[in-house]
Amino acid sequence: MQACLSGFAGTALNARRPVQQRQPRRGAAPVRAAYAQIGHTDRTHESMNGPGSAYRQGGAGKKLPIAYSPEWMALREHTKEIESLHLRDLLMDEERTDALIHEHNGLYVDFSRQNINETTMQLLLNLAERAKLRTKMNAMFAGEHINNTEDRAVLHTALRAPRDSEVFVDGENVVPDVWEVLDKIRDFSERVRSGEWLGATGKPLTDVVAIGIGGSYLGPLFVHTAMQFDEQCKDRASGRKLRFLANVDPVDVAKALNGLNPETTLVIVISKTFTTTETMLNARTVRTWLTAELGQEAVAKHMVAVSTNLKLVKEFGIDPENAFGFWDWVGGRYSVTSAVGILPLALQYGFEKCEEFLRGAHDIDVHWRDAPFQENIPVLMGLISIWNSTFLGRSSVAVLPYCQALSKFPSHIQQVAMESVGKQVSIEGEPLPFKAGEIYFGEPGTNGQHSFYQLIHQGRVVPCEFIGTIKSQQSVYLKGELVSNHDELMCNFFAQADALAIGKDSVSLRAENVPEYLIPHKTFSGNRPSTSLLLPSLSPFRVGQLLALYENRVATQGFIWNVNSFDQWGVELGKVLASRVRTMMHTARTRSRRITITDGFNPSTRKMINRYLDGKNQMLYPEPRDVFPCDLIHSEECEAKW
Ligand SMILES: O=P(O)(O)OC[C@H]1O[C@H](O)[C@H](O)[C@@H](O)[C@@H]1O
Repeated sequence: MQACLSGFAGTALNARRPVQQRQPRRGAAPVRAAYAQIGHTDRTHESMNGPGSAYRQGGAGKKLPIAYSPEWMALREHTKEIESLHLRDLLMDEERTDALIHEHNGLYVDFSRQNINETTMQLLLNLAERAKLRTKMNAMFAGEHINNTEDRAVLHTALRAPRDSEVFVDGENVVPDVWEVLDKIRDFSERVRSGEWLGATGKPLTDVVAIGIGGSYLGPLFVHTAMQFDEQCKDRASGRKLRFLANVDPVDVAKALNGLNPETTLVIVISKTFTTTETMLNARTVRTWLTAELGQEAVAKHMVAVSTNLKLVKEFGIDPENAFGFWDWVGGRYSVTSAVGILPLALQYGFEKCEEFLRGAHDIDVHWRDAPFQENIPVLMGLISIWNSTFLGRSSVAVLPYCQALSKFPSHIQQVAMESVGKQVSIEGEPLPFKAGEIYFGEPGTNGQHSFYQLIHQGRVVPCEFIGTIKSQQSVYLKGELVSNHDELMCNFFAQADALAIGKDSVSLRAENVPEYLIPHKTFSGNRPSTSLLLPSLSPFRVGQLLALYENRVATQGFIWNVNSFDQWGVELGKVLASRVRTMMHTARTRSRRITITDGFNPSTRKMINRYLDGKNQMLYPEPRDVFPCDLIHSEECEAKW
């Protein structure tokens, strides 16, 4: 590892970098008048006053939203020009295409099918300048508490920093702590994989159940799914199973444990806070599954934890020696490169494969931190997303990997993006005068083509992100037989992007003798934007690159929209209300068989809960049958009684 990473020596992730040279602000002048009309002056040269303070108006310290800046106005004005151009024509310009293709260390990204031209890019770069993007990135890498509502630094990038680098949080270099945990993971995973660490009955632990939800689940699941058919990973995982348990639905427990033997199973409880209801309930259920068979002492050999809350880990009954820590400067959705992801992945594939993954993520972190914005792929992706959503009003993004191994990538990125920048106020708490965030969804191609692509071709305009690889993880021939065809898959990757961009008009349809009444139905307007990302392969290194590319792109957007991308207050209210229902439900189950809610909820909720309770009561107490807890984990005994 040391040798492999030595090339990065001295690239300390939060080393102070010179602030990038200001870009010429073409396009600002024509909008100064408009800016003056709304009563603001251009304060380009005002210095930054802490993270999030893009600039201030007057001496009173009132912050002026970026939406009132000349750069923003110039972009709004520019939408008219872009709306008059069709991608069908823009794509004929080879010089434009060349300018919109970017490469970094094997990663090839083509933005030429976006509704943009040279002016758009320049105006977006001006906006980045106005938003003090470079200053905000530097503040992040410097360990400043840019997550202001939780008073925390944001340094998931330190999780993949080389051993010999320095990253400071509150005056302390955290890289040795990061590597201490990584070394502990290496040691533990090697002991488990080699059979040195045995279960309570002396058997090797070949299977792992990782319990966690949200950021403690989606990232590890995406990376596991991406790695599992990589040839080297597949060899290293031979004879081993890795399962995930997230949902509190008893079916998910049954599915995760199905066919597993407690004697050969290691359980990892993954929770940053160690308080998440679903995770803690599932952890208790699985602990019961283990101890019912192996006795209470088995917990010491069969259960480990990943958390920032070692006190609660101990209270749960897991020896803190068997806990793998991380830090409050790692957000849940940014935690896959901490022990959250690295522990289960190292157990399944060996630690070296995880190091490759970390190196890929670090490679993009350095590119994001250092590359000039006009060549900086995460920055460009972020800027184009802002252009599409905030200026052109396209509120969704479809992530479309032409790669089955990336089937869980859209769900992971959905959390990274929507939980980060789906905000209503600025970092200072002021209402945003525009909509931030986009609706992310996606499926692997070609499956999606047979499902929702109808809408993206002829319905709403949804900017798409196509992801493909040059080399498939699976060889075409399996024991001499042709099993499938990567070329066929990738033909669709190329074709779909063009079908969206170019479309098909009535002239071509008539030339094909399409009956007149069908022409409106068969017309494709085209001019629908997409970005194409081509990776050489899907090795762990490339998976790491892809992860960091999207993480840093989302951070870029948050910095420009001036929101706090690292808190998630929007998930709290539902939890509080669920807790009220839980209390009532508990009373219903413990005190009274036929409880009916009469107050405490609105009529709609009351009626629906009562309907649920009535139905449940009939199932739970179906006189004259015995009472039995059908809500508990599925068991044969339970089924027999029913
Ligand atoms: O890791 P945990 O503390 O269990 O949190 C799990 C998840 O739950 C929360 O509700 C947040 O929305 C997620 O950002 C977080 O990743």
